[in-house]
Amino acid sequence: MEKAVSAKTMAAIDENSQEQYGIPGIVLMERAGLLAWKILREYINPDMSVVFLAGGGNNGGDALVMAREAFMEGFDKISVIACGSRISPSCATNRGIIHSLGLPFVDIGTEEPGASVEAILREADVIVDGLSGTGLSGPLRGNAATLVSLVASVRKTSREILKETRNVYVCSIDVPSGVGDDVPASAPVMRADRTITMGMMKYALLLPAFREACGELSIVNPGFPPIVLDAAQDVLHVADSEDFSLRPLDLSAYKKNRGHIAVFAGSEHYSGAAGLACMAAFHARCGLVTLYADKNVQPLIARENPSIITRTISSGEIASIPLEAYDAILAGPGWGRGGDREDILAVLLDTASQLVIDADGLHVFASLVKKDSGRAVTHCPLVLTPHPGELKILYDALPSELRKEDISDASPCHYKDILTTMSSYYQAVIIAKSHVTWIADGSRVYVVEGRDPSLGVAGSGDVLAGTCAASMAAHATDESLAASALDAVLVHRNAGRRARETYGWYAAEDIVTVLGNAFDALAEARKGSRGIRR
Ligand SMILES: NC(=O)C1=CN([C@@H]2O[C@H](COP(=O)(O)OP(=O)(O)OC[C@H]3O[C@@H](n4cnc5c(N)ncnc54)[C@H](O)[C@@H]3O)[C@@H](O)[C@H]2O)[C@@H](O)CC1
Ligand SMILES: Nc1ncnc2c1ncn2[C@@H]1O[C@H](COP(=O)(O)OP(=O)(O)O)[C@@H](O)[C@H]1O
Ligand SMILES: [K+]
Repeated sequence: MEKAVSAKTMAAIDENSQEQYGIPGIVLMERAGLLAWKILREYINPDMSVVFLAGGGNNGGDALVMAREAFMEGFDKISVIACGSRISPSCATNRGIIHSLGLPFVDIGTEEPGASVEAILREADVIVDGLSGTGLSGPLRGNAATLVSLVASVRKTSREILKETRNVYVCSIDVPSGVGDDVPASAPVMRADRTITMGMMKYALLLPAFREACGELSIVNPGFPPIVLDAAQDVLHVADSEDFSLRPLDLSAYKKNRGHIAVFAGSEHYSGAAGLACMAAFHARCGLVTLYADKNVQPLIARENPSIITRTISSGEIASIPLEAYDAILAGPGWGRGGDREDILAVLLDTASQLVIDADGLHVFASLVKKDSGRAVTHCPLVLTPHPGELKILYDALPSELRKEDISDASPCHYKDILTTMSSYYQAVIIAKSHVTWIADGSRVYVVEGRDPSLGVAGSGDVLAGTCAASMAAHATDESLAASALDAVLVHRNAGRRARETYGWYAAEDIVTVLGNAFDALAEARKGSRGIRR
């Protein structure tokens, strides 16, 4: 699994490479600039006008190396706009070279950019963003912040007012300037079409709120020894299809050993959510699904979904259900929050069965936790699947001493800490759903890039919830819950991609139709990766 690191860890990698392995900073910078230029060069031509924005730190130094490369390659419409007062030694060396080569160079120092700088930006076809990198502290301030908003206005002018007649391509070096580990999610940042990051992926680039500012992401290694990169601690694990862990089933498998899940879902106006979750479970290879629903809902769901075993349920009857017989239980999709829900969920939380709580179930869970904080640390193997709004509700239910900042505006490091804290406090795996989904299991945090708006459709979360329960039922009990959660998120993500290819835009039931193929493709590839040939 690929790893993502904090800026602090990256700085330690940098220091280690220089101190222990004797690789001078200026050598790393030269390679960083050259490799970034090589990538950018694939997208641009020498007849384009390229503006290099270079702050006073090493991020600016990287941009200056790129400007020099552009010059050497015969780009003749190059401008460098430099800013900052504290200039790092390697950046100063590169500024000196740019001067002696006679490249157009405007140094605004700490002054605000004037009309001439704005005019240069307006003429740009390509903007290389080297204002700030991993050395940023707090939200971007001063003239660097003004330059970021000027670039935003140039992009707006060229894209929206001139109707795409002139496009500006923004390429950020290492991170879009303004993006940083301790920067709140709402801070203004450079919006890039491409970000070329150095050495390793950074946490900050994967924060849902910052991810789209990065555009396409590439990683280059400016020369950090692999042994130093491999030793990085305190990482995020960036998971992809190859990290799916379920294998193809034994050919003798039968409904009774393909997992039996119980689903508590559906209410008068949301019976569809129950159907989606149950059907998703079948398409995620589950053998048997029993739905417990209210009396007025059960016949409706039974009629529309003949494969599901349906039972009616009320809080008085819950004690008589053999809950431990199920391989996993799902509670919450379209369930409603009133009536007997708290009583039922309280019983489910007290069983030894694996439990996934989604949607309305999360509101009910938060309410139970608020009433009885001990409840949060005494239950079964648990997965919680909040979307951003539900995540806030779970966060608000934490004891006040564990709540520090507003979770909706959390900085990357804080987001990671919050998820880890919540996961430890609730003793649950948390799947924080979004276009970039973070999964926390108390000690590790995994990230899955989804980034496909077609999957953000009504009922998509219900499909994930059913898939997750099926995945929990399929995993051996000694395997980690995080592996079940990860598998579910990957199947759901890949099913969304298939549905997009098949249908273009689609409804949640269409995800279900391709879920089985997505599942098989992942499981088959997993078989291949273990070197088994048939
Ligand atoms: N050996 C190295 O040093 C290498 C560094 N690399 C580059 O160097 C970068 C890190 O360089 P630095 O540590 O010098 O720092 P940066 O260049 O990322 O940023 C520091 C600069 O930003 C200013 N700054 C900090 N916080 C600010 C704020 N809130 N508002 C406005 N300005 C602010 C500082 O005064 C300084 O000029 C990486 O992102 C990467 O691009 C790469 O070249 C790889 C090798
Ligand atoms: N832009 C996007 N790219 C990829 N996945 C997305 C995007 N937007 C939402 N999703 C995914 O879609 C699902 C939506 O879940 P949720 O909001 O609970 O939907 P619902 O409540 O309608 O069932 C989540 O799994 C989320 O990760
Ligand atoms: K940058």
